[in-house]
Amino acid sequence: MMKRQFHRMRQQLTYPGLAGRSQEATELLTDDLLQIEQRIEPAKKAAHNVSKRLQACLQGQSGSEVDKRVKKLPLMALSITMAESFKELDTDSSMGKALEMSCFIQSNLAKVLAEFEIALEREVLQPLNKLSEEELPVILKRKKTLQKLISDWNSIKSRLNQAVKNSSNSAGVATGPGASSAAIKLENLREEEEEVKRRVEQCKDEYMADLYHFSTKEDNYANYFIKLLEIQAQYHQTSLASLDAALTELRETHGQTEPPIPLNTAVSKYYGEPLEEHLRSLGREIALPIEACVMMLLASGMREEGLFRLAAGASMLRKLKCSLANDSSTLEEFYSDPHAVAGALKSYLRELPQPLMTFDLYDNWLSVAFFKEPEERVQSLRDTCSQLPQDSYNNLRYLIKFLAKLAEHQEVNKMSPSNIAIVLGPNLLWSQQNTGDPLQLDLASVSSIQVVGVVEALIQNADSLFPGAIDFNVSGMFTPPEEIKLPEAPSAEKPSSESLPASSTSLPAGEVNDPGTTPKETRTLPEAANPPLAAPRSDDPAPKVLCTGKRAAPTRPTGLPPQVLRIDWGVLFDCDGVLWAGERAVPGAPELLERLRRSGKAAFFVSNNSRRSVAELERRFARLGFRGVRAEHIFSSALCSALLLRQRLLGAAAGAAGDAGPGRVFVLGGEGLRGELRAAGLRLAGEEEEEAAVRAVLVGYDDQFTFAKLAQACAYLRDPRCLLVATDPDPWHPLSNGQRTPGTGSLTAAVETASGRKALVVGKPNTYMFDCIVERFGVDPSCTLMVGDRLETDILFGKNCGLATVLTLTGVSRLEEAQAYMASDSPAAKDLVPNYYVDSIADLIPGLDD
Ligand code: PXP
Repeated sequence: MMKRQFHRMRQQLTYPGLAGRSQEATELLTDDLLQIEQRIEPAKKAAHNVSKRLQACLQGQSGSEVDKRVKKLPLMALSITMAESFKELDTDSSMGKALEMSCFIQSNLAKVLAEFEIALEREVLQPLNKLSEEELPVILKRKKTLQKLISDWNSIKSRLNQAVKNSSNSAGVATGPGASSAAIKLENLREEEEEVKRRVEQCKDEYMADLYHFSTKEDNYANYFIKLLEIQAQYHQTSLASLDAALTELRETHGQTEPPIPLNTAVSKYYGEPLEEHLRSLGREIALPIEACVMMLLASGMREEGLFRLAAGASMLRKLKCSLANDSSTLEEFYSDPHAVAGALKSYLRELPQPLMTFDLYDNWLSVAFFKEPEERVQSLRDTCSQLPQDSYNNLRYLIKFLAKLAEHQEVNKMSPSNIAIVLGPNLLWSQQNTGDPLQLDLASVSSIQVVGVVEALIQNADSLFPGAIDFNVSGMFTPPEEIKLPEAPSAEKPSSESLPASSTSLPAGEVNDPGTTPKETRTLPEAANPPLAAPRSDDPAPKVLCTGKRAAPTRPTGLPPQVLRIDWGVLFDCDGVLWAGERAVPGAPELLERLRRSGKAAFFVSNNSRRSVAELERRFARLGFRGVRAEHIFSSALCSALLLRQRLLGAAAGAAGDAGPGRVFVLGGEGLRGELRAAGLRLAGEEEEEAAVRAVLVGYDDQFTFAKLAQACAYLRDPRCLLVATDPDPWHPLSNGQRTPGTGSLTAAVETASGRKALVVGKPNTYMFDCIVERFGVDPSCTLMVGDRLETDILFGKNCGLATVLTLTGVSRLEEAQAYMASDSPAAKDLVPNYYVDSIADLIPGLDD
């Protein structure tokens, strides 16, 4: 339609028939284009004004990176002040604990806010600016040029008219040179008029094209404002999710009633003692609580989420502090409570009469913040380190090297250098004069931000500031007990090429244990309150006999003993989060499948994902590097739903009492699911001319779910003979950016609520998929392993099918969730506890070695 107008107008201009009279630019435009023209100026104004106002809403420094931005946000200052404040409270104070948690959350919220503002800038502000400052001004400028050209044209036309009139008046009268010069002048004027007219035409074309483009892009421009709302909604959702999680955690720990601390419990004598005195009296180089806690954390805490952030139980903490002072051989029980250990270390640092980084050097440390260039900052840190008293230097070096190591696991423990610095910084450096004067407190909180920056920089530059390897096992007093198999051996790091500083002690040959090569096949479980429960499968005396019936209920997850895979005949794998994450295979997963195949073991794949047909899944396996995976071993919820519906609608018993009988299926789902149903011989609603009655509503993953579809499904379900089936119960799925996207379970809930019916759920944790596998392959549950990443679906499915279960930590569920189920009194919760867990399924490979 716009195009037609455009051509009409071109014609109008090319053959205007208006040569004799003067014109306005507006006369050359159709009504529609005039209407569009009138929108340009207000659109420019709107884009300009809104972007200015929006800019004013931003709290962060425009244009900078997330980290830089976060630091400048008021929320971050709040977080730091909270950190500074809880440091003043003693470790048993519940106010202190709540402040500590809040401090961390505020910094999280600051990060979410910074990311939100960056997204706003990129997706709304920049496009709006471009619109108001570049795109629309070009159109307005063209309009002006056109107006100017038209006015030139009008004036030349009137000069031409005059000249024509003069020449016709004098026609036949004048002869000779005067007459010919008038004729030449007239000719020149005609040419000039032609030329201006040509330019008007050209400019007009361009202007109309501008208007035309504007009108076609107006929807895009409108989208900037919609995008703004979407980004805002996402920001609030993310912030709310982070707050909800924190509040749940906080309420749990806050509400926990600690057993009363006996009044006569001795307080650790090393706490609160000056560092030098403590070292001298014990003849130590590294403070006993520091070495003990670091050794324990290296043994069992490096992968603990929120280490140093989450508060420890007060009584456990108190007990540990006393044990540290009295008898280090009684520390065994604390290996399973890394938060208590981290708390004891923090508390030691906090209770030192002067900070480890010393009062004297307070200003020197803070001056680091003034250097903008990274090298200058590192040099300033190095200079300040070199001025530390030897004892402080040794202990700070030891601690920072450990914290840098902890940050290496930030993907798992979520403690980046910045997060560690927020929670530990105020325990490492504070100013001497803190009188409680409000002005001073304000200054203190500003400098606390700088303290966090300094500690973060120390951790980030640990290798360059403290070159060389370090032996954390300085005194040999805190080697972990035999039963605690170390995922991270607390001994020497790999020696670097640089020489060791004088203060470090090297291990005797043979004791050097490189954590990077330590096998991770056995894992200890940090379980605070639970006594060891039933023995893991590795203790079963005669493994082969296991293949005869159901297994004992899993009662605690443990690391996977290698022999498990040797005795099992086959493995069922969940797919997303286990074999792959997004478009990437989990490292080692293709190799594991290859090794299973070579060992003659069966592998089946059970996925709740109903988006893809089995054929598509087979191609996906190949694309992600899994060789030799065949379609018949893949049991997706799409395939199994098709099998179930075929049985119900087309099977021999179809139409028998209670069953739906032949008819069509109304599908909420995509092409992958629909294809699977068609392949099973089912007829789908809306796909045929002659429509049979709808006998089943199938709810799958439908990213085009609408109110209309919901209403339609309910209309079919009014007929009690119409089945309601759901492919899977998954409530949501994690996205790579940390967000969640709704799963089929959420859509099913809507249909169930609206129709008042209850769906028959095909996917995990229900056993139907396993029944399909058993029917085709005759699998014996007692010698089959189920590996999954989601406790509520995969692990419960394994349990329901009588399989041993392995939780892998590359997907949805975390170990703490398994622990929480384990600690619960509810028998139903116990079914969600896996028998074993592994960091990744690559850890299953060693079990197949021979
Ligand atoms: N359903 C959908 C739509 C999914 O995207 C996913 C995986 O993210 C799942 C279900 C769960 O699949 P699986 O059982 O393989 O983990």
